[in-house]
Amino acid sequence: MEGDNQNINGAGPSTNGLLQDQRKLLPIARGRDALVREIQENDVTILLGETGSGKTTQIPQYLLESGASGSGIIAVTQPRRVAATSLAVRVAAEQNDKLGKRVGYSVRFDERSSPETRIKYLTDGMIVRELLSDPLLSQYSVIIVDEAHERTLRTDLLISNLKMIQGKRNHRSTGSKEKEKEKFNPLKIVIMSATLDAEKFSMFYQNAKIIYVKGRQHPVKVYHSLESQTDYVESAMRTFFQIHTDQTPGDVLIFLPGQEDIESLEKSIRLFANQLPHDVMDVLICSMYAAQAPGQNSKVFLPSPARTRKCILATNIAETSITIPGVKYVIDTGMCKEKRYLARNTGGGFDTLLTRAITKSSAMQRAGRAGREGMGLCFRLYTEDAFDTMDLSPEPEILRCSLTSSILQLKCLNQDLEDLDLMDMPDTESISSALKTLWLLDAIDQNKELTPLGRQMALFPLEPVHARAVIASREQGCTSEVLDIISVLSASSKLFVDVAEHREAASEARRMFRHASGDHLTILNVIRAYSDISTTGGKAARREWCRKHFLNEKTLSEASEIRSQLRQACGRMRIDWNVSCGDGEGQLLKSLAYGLAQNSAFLQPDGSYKQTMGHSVIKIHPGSVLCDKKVPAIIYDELIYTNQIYARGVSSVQKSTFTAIGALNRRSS
Ligand SMILES: Nc1ncnc2c1ncn2[C@@H]1O[C@H](COP(=O)(O)OP(=O)(O)OP(=O)(O)O)[C@@H](O)[C@H]1O
Repeated sequence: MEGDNQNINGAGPSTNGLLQDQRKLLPIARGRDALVREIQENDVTILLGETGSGKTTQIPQYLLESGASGSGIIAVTQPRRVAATSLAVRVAAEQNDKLGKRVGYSVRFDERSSPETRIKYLTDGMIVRELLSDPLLSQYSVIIVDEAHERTLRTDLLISNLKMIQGKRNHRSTGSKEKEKEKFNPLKIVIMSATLDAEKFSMFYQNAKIIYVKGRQHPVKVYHSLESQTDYVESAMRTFFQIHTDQTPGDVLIFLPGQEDIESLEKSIRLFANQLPHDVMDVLICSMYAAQAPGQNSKVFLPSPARTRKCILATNIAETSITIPGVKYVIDTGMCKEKRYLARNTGGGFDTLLTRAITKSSAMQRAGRAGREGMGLCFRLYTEDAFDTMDLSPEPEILRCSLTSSILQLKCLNQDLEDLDLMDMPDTESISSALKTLWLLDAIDQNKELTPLGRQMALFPLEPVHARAVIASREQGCTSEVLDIISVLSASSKLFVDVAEHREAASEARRMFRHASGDHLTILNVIRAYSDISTTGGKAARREWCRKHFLNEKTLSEASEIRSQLRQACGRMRIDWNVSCGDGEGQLLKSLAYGLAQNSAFLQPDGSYKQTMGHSVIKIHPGSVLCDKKVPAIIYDELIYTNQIYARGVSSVQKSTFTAIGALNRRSS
């Protein structure tokens, strides 16, 4: 659970007195009554405020405390799960209540709420999913879309749907009494953003009122590099030690693009910290990135021990909405990783992660993390000129990410992406690529109409390709095994710990799990062995076993929670999750192939693999069990692009499987 290590049960009476005092000091508190009035008087309010002014934590409480939210729930959406869970923890404490009572959260595979919940922090993905069961989002009286400037795909879909929903709910018709009652359950929309691109949101909502919340509680002094830095990891290390030796106590938050840079910086800081004189404070390094298990990420919220400076190495998941207690210094490398979907010439297309310069709004958010509890300092490892030439906000995700899952969800709502009133419309190529994938999965028919199978797929909290495999497993009699594998693939971190200097040792230690057919059955072997250890040994034995085999225990425990949720979903769809094929690998691979048919390739005479449904030539990733093997046909979980295109998560399948499941016919239709 994301909030495990935080105070999840609310604050005691004296702490709460302190929290109430802090609330009153926030810049937004001065305008409390006026803000509540504006939100009550307008259907849509666009709220701009500096980071740390108190928007995200206070507005929902003001609306609740003043009675302005009526009897409905206030939803506050966040692009990232770590923000949703940590905000709920904080606001529950401010309300002096247990988490999950009046204040709760809902993120994929994890929820803390009850019938008493009146303020709910949830990811934008979760609320879009709620549309499937409640298309008018009728339980909410206020929906606050936070960090709207990030323009995630789900936020854009939500913003578009909210416009429609409000049209239906707030329009006072003169029809029948019943209709009147159904319709008059008005919805208030609040769009919150920290940056100055409010006009676009306002125009989208028919010139909605824009309100500016002035001021931040604590100043942040920003320093820029005088020259541009070529090696930002090295430069971050030097800046950290300058702070550590010259500046007063206070934790340091360093923003880096991704996991590899985090690991490399961690290593160098550790090395130098060990050589510091004894009279210098100790350094405690923590990291925070999406692929790391949620429990591990929440460790950054723990206070530092005495005489220790915490050094938090984070990607942009720590950039918005969160407050990490103790942080006084921010080092901003100015770089981030951005997901981009390459639809051209690649069959199904694939996501790539590109390292690029951040935008102005990111830079401002990053600096904002330093002034949460007192005055802060932000060291930008780029010049002021570089800042001035940055884009204002990121390119909307809808213009650069895969649309498959969203289009499927929209189809279930009888909506076509092309017909939606969107702030930005994706190009036709991305839409066609997503439709093609859905058609290959049999989720839509030739007329682009949703099939019963597609509707069933959308009910799983999974990527469509995985949902398809689960559904196929029913006929193949191997649902138990498919759920085991898919739950590991859906976990937020990788199962196999991959540390460059231990690569050979790790491969040796994991040799016993290797399955000749490839990576999916290898995962299954790990799960089976882990479950044996779990029944015979305790927590310590499990931990030691995972360490010895270079396996990420958090992934295995997260996967077991995901599996329980998937079993419940199967139960609702009358799929018996307990049916097992034992060692019948043929059925299992066939089920996976139903989902991954589009991710498949055939061996070529020159030893390379060519996509069956695209034109790219691909290689098997060096981390795969099949890396040195030549097999006639493969399916894979994903393609990654470095200097060439690699398939990762690979299994060998019979060529005839594709004919048996009808995939090749579809390809040529
Ligand atoms: N978990 C927490 N621990 C300590 N203080 C917190 C916590 N969460 C919020 N605060 C305090 O409340 C202030 C306001 O936070 P809030 O998230 O409401 O700001 P905001 O205006 O939404 O800015 P941002 O968009 O940067 O999150 C913070 O600056 C901090 O002082």
